[in-house]
Amino acid sequence: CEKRRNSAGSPDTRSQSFLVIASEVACATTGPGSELMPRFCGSIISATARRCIFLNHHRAPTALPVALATLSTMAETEPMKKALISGITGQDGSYLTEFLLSKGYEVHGIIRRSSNFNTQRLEHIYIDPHNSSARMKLHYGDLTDASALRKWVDSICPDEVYNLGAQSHVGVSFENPDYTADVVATGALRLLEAVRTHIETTGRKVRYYQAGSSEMYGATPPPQDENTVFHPRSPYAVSKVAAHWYTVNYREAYGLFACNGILFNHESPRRGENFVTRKITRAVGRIKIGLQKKLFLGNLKASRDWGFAGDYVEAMWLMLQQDKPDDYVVATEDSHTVEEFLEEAFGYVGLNWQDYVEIDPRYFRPSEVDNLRGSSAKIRELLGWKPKVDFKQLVAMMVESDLERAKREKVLADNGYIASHQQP
Ligand SMILES: Nc1nc2c(ncn2[C@@H]2O[C@H](COP(=O)(O)OP(=O)(O)O[C@H]3O[C@H](CO)[C@@H](O)[C@H](O)[C@@H]3O)[C@@H](O)[C@H]2O)c(=O)[nH]1
Repeated sequence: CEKRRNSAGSPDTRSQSFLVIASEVACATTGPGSELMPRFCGSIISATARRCIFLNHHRAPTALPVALATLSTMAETEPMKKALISGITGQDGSYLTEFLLSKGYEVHGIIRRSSNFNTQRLEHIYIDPHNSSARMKLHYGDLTDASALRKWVDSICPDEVYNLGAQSHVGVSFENPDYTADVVATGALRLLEAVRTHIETTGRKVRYYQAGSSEMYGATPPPQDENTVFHPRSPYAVSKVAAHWYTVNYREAYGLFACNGILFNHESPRRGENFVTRKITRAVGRIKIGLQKKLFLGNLKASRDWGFAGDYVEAMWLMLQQDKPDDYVVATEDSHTVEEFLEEAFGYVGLNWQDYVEIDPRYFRPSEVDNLRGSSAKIRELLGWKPKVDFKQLVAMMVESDLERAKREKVLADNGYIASHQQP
């Protein structure tokens, strides 16, 4: 793993200077022209390094102590970190990727094979892998496929693994319970096992983040914190509880650096369109522009602690930067009903939601989670995290983005490229 890491980044200035200094050491140690020199560097050099060696070849080997000292300092400095993300194509995966790239990471993502492209949320950061500056790399795999997970962990050699992959729709989990359990619960176990066996065979250090959910609290009344009893109310939530405890168990049994982030609802313009917030803001945009007349919803009385996904991915990363692994609730500590969300979103564009919303019992769940509001004192105090976007700002951000999108749709519809009821 370390060999691959060192030889990987030829365009990276740090790698280049590392190689320059390595060649200087080689030169000083073996003397210019010595046949030992290429062998000394042979295992780590690229064409760039050979050029460096050629240049250094002609220098007198006077700088050995300096070069050696610099080399050992560089070896002590952290190399570019690698993260592996399951669920990279989702809302959180795309924000986390942006965040980690901005921190200088190389980001690897596991994507599921699909007959349609499912990488829309990553398009703006995608760089063709043929380009050596690409730091985001995608690999086909699936949380239901243990051998693929093992293969990617073993070949990528990540420093941090973020398990964000899921069948994440609570309502759908009642209709697809086996699949949900397989991906959400056993999927987490498979990834933990892949990480554990990798650590066992290589002796490397790998940190693991498990995406937990406030759905685990289910019927337990708010405020909910790290000590609140779980009472899950759907196959999805039960599976998340299993994943939570698998993570705790791997921490206790094997000493794995594994953290659970118990995230309350977090939304954004990239939220999937069948979650209630995005379903509402999409409809607000389309109704305002004249592309839609009605919005069908289920239970409007449910209350959620809604934050901004962009804020929450920082919390995930922070958990893995600590000295000790632990579990943290991530929440705004402010909750609103679906009805209040409707009021805010329709009100933002000067419309009255009652004129457009109809109740469709199809969207009621067999057992509902009525009230979620987190207490995030632990992460605020210990890790210094706090949300930057509040409820009103979140709704405004989502409505504005969906208004723009609806305007573009209108152009397509008006020019006959799509039917007005169709969503591109
Ligand atoms: N999806 C949806 N929900 C509706 C609708 N009408 C009312 N709701 C209600 O709106 C609430 C929120 O539903 P979702 O947006 O689907 O989110 P969720 O069930 O709270 O789950 C989300 O948050 C969890 C964190 O607490 C996540 O773990 C989960 O994956 C998902 O992102 C629920 O009480 C749901 O019954 C509708 O038409 N569609």
